Amino acid sequence: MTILIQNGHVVDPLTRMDGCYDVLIRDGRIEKVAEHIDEDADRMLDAKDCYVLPGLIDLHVHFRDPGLEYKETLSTGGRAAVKGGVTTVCAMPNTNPVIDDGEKVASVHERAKGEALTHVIQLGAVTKGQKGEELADICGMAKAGCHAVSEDGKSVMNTSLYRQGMKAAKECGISVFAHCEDQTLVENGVMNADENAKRLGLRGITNSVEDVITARDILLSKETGVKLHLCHCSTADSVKMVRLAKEEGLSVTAEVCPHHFILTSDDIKEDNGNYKMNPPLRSKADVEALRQGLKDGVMDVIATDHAPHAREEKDKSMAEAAFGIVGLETSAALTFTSLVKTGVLSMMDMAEKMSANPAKILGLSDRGSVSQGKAADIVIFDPTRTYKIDKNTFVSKGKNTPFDGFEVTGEVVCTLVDGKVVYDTLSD
Ligand SMILES: NC(=O)N[C@@H](CC(=O)O)C(=O)O
Ligand SMILES: [Zn+2]
Ligand SMILES: [Zn+2]
Repeated sequence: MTILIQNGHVVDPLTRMDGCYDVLIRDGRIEKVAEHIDEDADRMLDAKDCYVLPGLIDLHVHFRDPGLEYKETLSTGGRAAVKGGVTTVCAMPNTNPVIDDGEKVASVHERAKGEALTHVIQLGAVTKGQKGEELADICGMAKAGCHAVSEDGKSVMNTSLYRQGMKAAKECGISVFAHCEDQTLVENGVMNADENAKRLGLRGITNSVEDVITARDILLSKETGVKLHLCHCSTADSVKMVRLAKEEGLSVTAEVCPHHFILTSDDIKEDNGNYKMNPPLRSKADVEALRQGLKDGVMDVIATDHAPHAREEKDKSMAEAAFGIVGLETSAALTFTSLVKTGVLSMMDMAEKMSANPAKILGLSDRGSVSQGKAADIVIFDPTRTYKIDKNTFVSKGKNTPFDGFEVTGEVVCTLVDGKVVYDTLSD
């Protein structure tokens, strides 16, 4: 089976190709990228006026499968992913049951092959049942193909136990993905602690809730040598700390989610559950620091923290609603609109932060690049179309987004996973 993608603007972080090229795919792999390829392929895709990028790799999603399938499944999450140009996801382990041993990791991987259109890498929890009491089977999960452990949804508050978990992860050659939130400082907060929270009569979450644990985790990574990836960074001080850690040469990487680099707490005009997520939307100064951190290269990755919930769980006051918003179907357009069109990032930077850097963090040497010999995970992105995000068009079960009605430019028009076209509006 051969596919020829013609006339697209290829942007490849590995070879630094940035111009009009054809891409020939044979049997799931990229055979050739060149200015003009004369080949009578089984299928031709005309990518004129579109970018051809390495398939996006989202280090942070919640597929809710097993156990919470009313929110999302491997199948619906997979469809949402490829509609957003995402060809690999890391699925967080806060399912029911919590993914905390090798067998459970293997079972999701096995099912995902048949049920999900995107590649799924299941992450394992740091502690059994995410209870924070005893370590999960970290090495067993590493053997089953889990590239990182994460207690996402919370932090392991017992610092000694967390240090043991980091040592185990380091020994088994995997990373730790950290959700930084000091449980003892949250005090039932539901949005950023500021004037707007007071106006709405809602309890606040201060920046230190995140920053205290970010500092702790960086120090523990320094001591144990484990590769640490900081999830959903939302504060100016987290950017400062990541910068310092990198200056010291520590193995620390960090991600930012579109909602955190676009919206501020002041965008919450009324008490609406779709603005509730963890960490919360922060101040203008925080948003500026995150954008600057992305521009400077201090912040490595853009990930969604796609967190689908059922309507009943979000259709209520922020005091009561579940934490989390969906993101897979909007992240490419939001990033392009807010960072690339405005000149904060180049298209090359976007491809790095949404594909090449995540591939590097996961150690996936055959993904994150549109170049010869790599897996044909590719996204074709049309940067010309302007439209309003409409949550009713989402294929995810979750419609919980604060971006409904938000005007964006840029749309994923075709996605290939291992050389198979899994999403396509180009040919319509
Ligand atoms: N981000 C969220 O607000 N919620 C996530 C958990 C998490 O990422 O911490 C969820 O699982 O719903
Ligand atoms: Zn989290
Ligand atoms: Zn999460």
